[in-house]
Amino acid sequence: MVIYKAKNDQDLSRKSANIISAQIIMKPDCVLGLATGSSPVGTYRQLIEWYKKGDLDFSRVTTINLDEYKGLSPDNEQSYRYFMNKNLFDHVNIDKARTFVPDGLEPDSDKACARYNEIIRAHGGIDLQLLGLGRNGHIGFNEPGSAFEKETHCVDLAESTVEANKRFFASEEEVPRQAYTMGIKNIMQAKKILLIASGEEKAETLKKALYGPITPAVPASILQLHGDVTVIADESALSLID
Ligand SMILES: N[C@@H]1[C@@H](O)[C@H](O)[C@@H](COP(=O)(O)O)O[C@@H]1O
Repeated sequence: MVIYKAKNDQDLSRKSANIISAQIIMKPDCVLGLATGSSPVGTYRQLIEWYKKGDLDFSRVTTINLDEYKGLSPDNEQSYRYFMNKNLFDHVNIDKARTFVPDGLEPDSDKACARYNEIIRAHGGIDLQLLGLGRNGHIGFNEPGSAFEKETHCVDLAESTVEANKRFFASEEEVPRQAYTMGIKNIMQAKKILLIASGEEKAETLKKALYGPITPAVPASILQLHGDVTVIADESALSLID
């Protein structure tokens, strides 16, 4: 595991965008596993900037996102599909038919999840998986207690996640209580993993994830068993790690 300490948000975003760019340059038809939340926004902004300068070409890239709220349509501003379009896809030359997000409008969870696992498999797996870190240690929407061997599945969101994510919604009642998420198994099968985290509120969780016992109580702790993980975090997030 390689851990980089970023000086600030901009430094963090540049470092992670550099890793994603290198992946695209080395393998133009790569499969990127992408994430939502506030953590990756700066990374996507940086990728867009480099694309506009002519340094990056997304035309052969495939993207497979981690998760989606169950029940939200792609044009709902809080859906992760909407987020991805707005924060990345609408600004680069990616073929939208090659961008995948779980189908939040599919009411049949088994169908939605089986289809998504099939998409991941059909593309030969993920070359580079970008991950944020939930305050309670979740990755994707794999909440504490999630079985490590799961593939894409439907989850009931933890109260703490509803609480953390309510800032994006008009009220707490509007936050969906369920989501479709890639499972830990899908994530661990990615060839490379890039975890980004910033802010004091991630410090304890980051320490547990990187150095604590490997336990479903801290889903991100499983990353200790992955052979190719890069962590980029700011000083606050790394403040409890010597
Ligand atoms: N499902 C997403 C996660 O994939 C993300 O990592 C987490 C952290 O979000 P933030 O980066 O805003 O702290 O939020 C959501 O719950």
